[in-house]
Order: sequence, then C-alpha cells, then structure tokens
Amino acid sequence: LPPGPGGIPGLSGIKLMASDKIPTRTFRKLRKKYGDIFSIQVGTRLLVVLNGYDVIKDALVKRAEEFSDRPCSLANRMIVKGRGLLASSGEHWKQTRTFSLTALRELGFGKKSLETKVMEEVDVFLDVIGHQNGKAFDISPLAHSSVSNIICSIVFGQRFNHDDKDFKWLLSRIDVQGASPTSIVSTFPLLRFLPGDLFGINRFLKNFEHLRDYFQTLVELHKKVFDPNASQDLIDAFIKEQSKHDKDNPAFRYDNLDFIILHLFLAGTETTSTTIRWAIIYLLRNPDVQARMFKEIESVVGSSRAPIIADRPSLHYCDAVITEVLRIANIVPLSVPHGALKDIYFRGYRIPKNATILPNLDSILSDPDLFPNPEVFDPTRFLDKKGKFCGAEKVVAFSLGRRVCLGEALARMEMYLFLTSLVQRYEILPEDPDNLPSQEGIFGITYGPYPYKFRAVARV
Ligand code: HEM
Repeated sequence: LPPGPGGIPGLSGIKLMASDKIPTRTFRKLRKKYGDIFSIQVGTRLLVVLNGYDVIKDALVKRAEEFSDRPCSLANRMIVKGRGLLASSGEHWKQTRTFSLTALRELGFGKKSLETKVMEEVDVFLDVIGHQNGKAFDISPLAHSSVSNIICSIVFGQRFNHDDKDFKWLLSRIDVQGASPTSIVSTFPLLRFLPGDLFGINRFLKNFEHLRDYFQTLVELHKKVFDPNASQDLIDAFIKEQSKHDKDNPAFRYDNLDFIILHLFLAGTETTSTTIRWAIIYLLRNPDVQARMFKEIESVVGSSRAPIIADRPSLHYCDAVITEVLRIANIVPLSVPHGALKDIYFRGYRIPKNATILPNLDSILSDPDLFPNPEVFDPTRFLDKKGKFCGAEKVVAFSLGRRVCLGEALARMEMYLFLTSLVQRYEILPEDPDNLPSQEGIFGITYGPYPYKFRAVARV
C-alpha cells in the first residue's frame, strides 16, 4: 500500500482528518512526510491521495482507463446508485457523458448563442448591483441566481426572475456544507440514523430529495409537450435520444436523467458563483490589479459597450487575473473523488479495489516550483515579457484527463463576461478598508469564502 500514518486502523485516520477543517493543510504535511502518493484509512474507507503534476497527470491522463471511475462508496450505492454524471463509472458514465456533451454543444456550448445567454444574465447582474447605490451588500445570492439561471435555461429551458419563489426555493436546497469528499457524511452515511441529525446528514439528504422531486416534475411536463422537431433544452434532447436506445439501457432511463439534471444544476451553480465571490475578494485586496484591469478594458473595449468573447485575445491582463483567481482560490482542491474499481498497480504501489482516490489539485496549484510564492496573488506570473497571456497549462482547477470538468468552457466564459463587465461598470471597494474579507475559506462542496460585503460604485 502507499505509505501513510499508522495508529489504530480507521480511528487514527478519522482523528487526523478532524484535526484541521481544511484537509489540504493536513495533506501538505503528510506529503512532506510520506511523498507524492500516500494513504490514510479513515473509518472504513481507504483514501489514496495523489500529489504533484507528474503523478496526477500520469494517473488521470496516461492511465485514464483505470483512474477514471468514481468510488463505490456506501452513499453512492445507497442514494445515487451510480447514476447521472458525477458519480457514475464505466460504460454507464461514458454513455451519459457523451450524451450530455453532445447535447450541451448542440445547445450552444462554445458558440455565440451561449454568449448571448450569458450576457443577458450579466446585464441583470449589473443592474441589480446598480440598485445598491454604492451601499455595501452581499453578492452571494445575486451571484448564485445569475449563474444558476444560465444552467437552468440550458438544461430545462427556463430562466427565472431573481425574486421568483420557486427559484429561491431551488437555490436554497443547495447544501454547501453537506458534502466534501473528506467529510464524515461521505465516510459514514449510516450516521444519519443517529437521533438529532448531528452532522446535518438528514438535512442534506432531504434537500437532495426535494431537488430530485422538482426535476422529476419538470421532466414529466416536458414529456407532455415534447415535439421532436423543436428540441429546446437538455431534457428535450434526452427524450429524443432515448427513443433510439434499448429500453433496458440504464444510461437512457429517466432516473438517469433526473441525476444528470441534478448534477448539472449543482455543479453549474455553486462552482462559478463561488469563483466570482473569490475574484471580488482578490480585487478588493489588490486595488492595483483592479485598476490595471479597468485600464486594459477601457483601452481595448472602451465604455460604450460591454466586453465580448471576441475581445478576449486582446485582454491579456484580464485573462491573467482570472487564471490567477482560479489558481489561488482553488475551489475544488481535492477534485471530485475518483475510485479504484479493481486493484491498480501504480508507481510501485498497489491501490486496492474500492479505495477512494483523491487527486490533490492543491498540490499542483500551490506548488512553489510551478508558481513561485504561491500564496501571493500575482496575475503577472501569467504574462510574458511583452505582456501577453501565457503559461496557464498547469492551472488545473478543472482537473485533468477524461473526467475533466464538463462545464469548463461555460465556467470560463461566465467568469470572463461577468468579471470584465463588473470592473468596466463599477469600482469595487471594501465595506471597511481596515477589515478586508478573509482569504481563508470554508470547506464544503467547494472551498468557498466566508460571507462578506463590498461596495460597487458606478464609474462615470
Ligand atoms: C470555476 C468553475 C468550476 C470549477 C473550478 C470546476 C471544477 C471541476 C472539477 C475539479 C471537477 C472534477 C473532475 C475530476 O473528477 O477529475 C469537475 C467535474 C464536473 N463539473 Fe465542474 N467546475 C466548474 C464549473 C462547472 C460548471 C459551470 C458546470 C456545469 C455545466 C460543471 C459541471 C461539472 C460536471 C458535470 C462534472 C463531473 C464530470 C464527470 O464526472 O464526468 N462544472 N468540475
């Protein structure tokens, strides 16, 4: 087995993981002691942690056939049952991913039509910010609604008003603290039977069920009015595709569709909005960076129209800022867990069947050999001598290999359009200059910032 801390089997691992709320800090120490591949027995789960660019690339890219599955955890077996995008493995996952990618491309991923959709949301986003009249406010609900609306309109053909009751209810079901790959919930799902819901597991499961019920209702409504010649969204695309497949093919059963929607909704909402919230923190803490971004936007785009994707190749500094935010914020620092479905022999170790494999992206994104002074926010590390954007290949915030984030193109488009438009229109200022929002975050589904407020003052 890969080396790791010993002690009482299972229990010492639990104690170790509980010793710091930020598991990546624990993993940094363990890597120093045990090397690039180490293991920890946490309760009944064996965690194998992969560290460093070469090791992770070797596993996820070169040995993709063995390293592209998800763990068969108890929670996965009991609740998700290997359905949908995030938790499925093998042939079921391949078919689900191929269908989803094809459908999303047809619905505009990487195309002008998607840019138009995102820009409509950016307009609303900027208007709502304008209505704060320069007073301090919390951007979280607005960022959530704006980003979520984009995935909702792609997946089920509906955008909501931000104060729509159903929409607010839907967003409130996203349980950010409920599921991190190293949490007690993932390790011991049976703890939910303890009285008092001590670990919030039942709340998490209830939220999950509510979302699933809501999406099932949407699918039923789509089925009633389905017109094969007017496919509008991902649900329509699924209904159309389903008729071409064997009835027993689990990838094209409606229970799989429920989970595809659920996974796209969760992954497509929480991630980009969290990154936007981090970006604002780094701009508040680095006013010189904000000023340089504004100057670049003003000289390339001007102020009479909003930045568009076609401007991007000329906005080198803005691209460097967004890349540096992705690197330093590192919102999915342990990626989504991968799993060994059979024994894997890798770099002199045996990773046993059923082990949970954590590609520690933090070990790449904060590697001082790749990014000198990694704790410093410095967009210029991605500019060459002529000020051109470069050197971002190892910013693997979306992971690597076959399981690489399915929404990467959308997320990059959203971050670029939201952040450049925000900086073009408003100067963003701290609520209290002597008390800036923290760079330390909270570890949940994503690694997100603590709540904070800021002021957005319209540029004249
Ligand atoms: C800044 C924003 C985002 C970041 C940093 C991010 C990061 C990630 C990471 C690290 C993974 C795990 C890859 C692996 O297993 O090795 C992932 C998976 C995934 N992401 Fe994202 N993501 C973001 C935005 C999005 C968006 C907007 C969507 C929605 C379309 C999305 C949909 C997914 C899905 C469906 C998967 C699972 C893919 C699979 O298992 O095959 N993500 N993402």
